Amino acid sequence: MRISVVGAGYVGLATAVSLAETGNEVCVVEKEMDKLEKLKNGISPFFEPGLEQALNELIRERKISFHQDLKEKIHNSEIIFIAVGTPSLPSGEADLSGLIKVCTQIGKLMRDYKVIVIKSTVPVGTCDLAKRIIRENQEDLYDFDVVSNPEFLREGTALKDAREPSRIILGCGSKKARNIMQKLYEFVDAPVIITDLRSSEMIKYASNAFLATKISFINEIANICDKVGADIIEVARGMGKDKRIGSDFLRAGIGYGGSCFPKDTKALIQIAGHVAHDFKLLKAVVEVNNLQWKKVVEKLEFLLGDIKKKTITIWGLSFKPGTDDTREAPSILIIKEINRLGGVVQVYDPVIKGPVGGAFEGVTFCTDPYAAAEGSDAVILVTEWQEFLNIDWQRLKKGMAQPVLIDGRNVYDPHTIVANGFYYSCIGRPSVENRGFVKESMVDVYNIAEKRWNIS
Ligand SMILES: NC(=O)c1ccc[n+]([C@@H]2O[C@H](COP(=O)([O-])OP(=O)(O)OC[C@H]3O[C@@H](n4cnc5c(N)ncnc54)[C@H](O)[C@@H]3O)[C@@H](O)[C@H]2O)c1
Ligand SMILES: O=c1ccn([C@@H]2O[C@H](COP(=O)(O)OP(=O)(O)O[C@H]3O[C@H](CO)[C@@H](O)[C@H](O)[C@H]3O)[C@@H](O)[C@H]2O)c(=O)[nH]1
Repeated sequence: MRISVVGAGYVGLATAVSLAETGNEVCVVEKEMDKLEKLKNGISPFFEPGLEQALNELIRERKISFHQDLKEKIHNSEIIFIAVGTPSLPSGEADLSGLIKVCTQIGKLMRDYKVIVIKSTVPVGTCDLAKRIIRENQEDLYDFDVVSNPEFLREGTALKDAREPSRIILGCGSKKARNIMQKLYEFVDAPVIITDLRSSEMIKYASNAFLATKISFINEIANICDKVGADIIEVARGMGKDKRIGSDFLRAGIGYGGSCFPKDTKALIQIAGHVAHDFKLLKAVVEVNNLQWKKVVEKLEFLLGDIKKKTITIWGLSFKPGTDDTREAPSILIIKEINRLGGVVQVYDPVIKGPVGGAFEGVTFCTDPYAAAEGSDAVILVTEWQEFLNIDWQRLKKGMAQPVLIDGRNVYDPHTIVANGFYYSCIGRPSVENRGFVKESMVDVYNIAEKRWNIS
């Protein structure tokens, strides 16, 4: 089939590659000139493992092409995927202005039947809005269908997820569109769920909100573990063995970031608000996440006292390993807070080598994890890149002013770190931390029992 994909972000490019690899003729439309130029030369505009190689092969085989304006290719396309961004407005609502522009243009240019597939994450009812906009902008009444086909890929594994999705959700209003979409996704070895437009749109938000809830839940359990002396790693291990709970997304740490969970949880709260439903549970999930990054700064202050003029090392800046995306990354908030408290920050990230937008101004970027820790009073692991998992602890310790390590992702074996002479603290594992004060800060069960049950 001949396909246009509008928007060359993670979703647009992963969709385009997976469809071009399965025998379709795909053209990608991207409005930003610098991104477009890179793509035409086989260069990925962002760090995504495997993407560049896949793009180059497809360009060589002439299975994919890149264009700045949809009008160059629309008449040659049977299906148009819309994969433009839907970022948060200050209110928390999704900004649909990009999507509306594309729908207006499609309406104006359309001269025959098209299937318009909305891949972007959009509030419930947006596909109906898209239909109206397209219809209102048509010169003559051409037949078309709008399909909701939300995307569930993760950054860092975008291509694998697009090639081997867990499921395909198709919100389809017509049989004709359903047949076309089912044929298009014949290559997929996963359940294809056909539903109505609004349920499809809700499936995307509900899925992300549920995963974010799991993370905030386990983080709250970790915060309690910190005070009662239980170990969150053991707790999550024990919980995850129950198939009804599952072990995924039970990694406690400094909270979720990225371009999706923070944005989509806020948008779903707004969607509920528009129909007079106060989504209390999701509001709590967001509130817990907004506080979680602070845990590492609290631990830092506890171990170092006043951090004014102290040098603090941050390992990892991206919101998770395997990506250079820093949208809503906890590193931004942690660094800002350390700076506010008078600390000096040195950073190392395997792929981010300088300020991004307005973030990370004034911090010192270093060439490797050891250089970043040179003369430092503490290291905070923020993003669990593979490179940080194979550290020579003695080499690290030699370079530091004080051997203090705060593990914001619970990735290290505490016994190894402590045996190497470090003061070590992580999230929700007080029994394995080496910081002396733990026993006093932990709840004294005997004291509580004494008062409650009148033990003499
Ligand atoms: N990033 C993810 O992991 C992910 C996963 C699933 C769903 N989503 C959703 O998919 C959508 C896209 O996300 P993303 O991260 O790929 O976005 P992105 O912001 O990285 O990329 C969007 C691209 O669309 C381009 N664009 C905007 N308007 C355009 C127009 N009129 N013509 C041509 N190009 C245009 C932008 O220049 C940009 O390059 C969002 O709704 C997001 O919530 C994202
Ligand atoms: O147990 C866990 C799992 C994840 N995270 C954090 O959660 C965030 C999101 O991680 P992940 O889901 O791997 O990354 P994304 O690429 O943002 O993908 C999410 O958001 C996408 C956009 O909607 C969806 O398509 C995906 O299905 C969904 O997983 C990151 O900050 C992680 O560090 C945790 O703190 N603990």
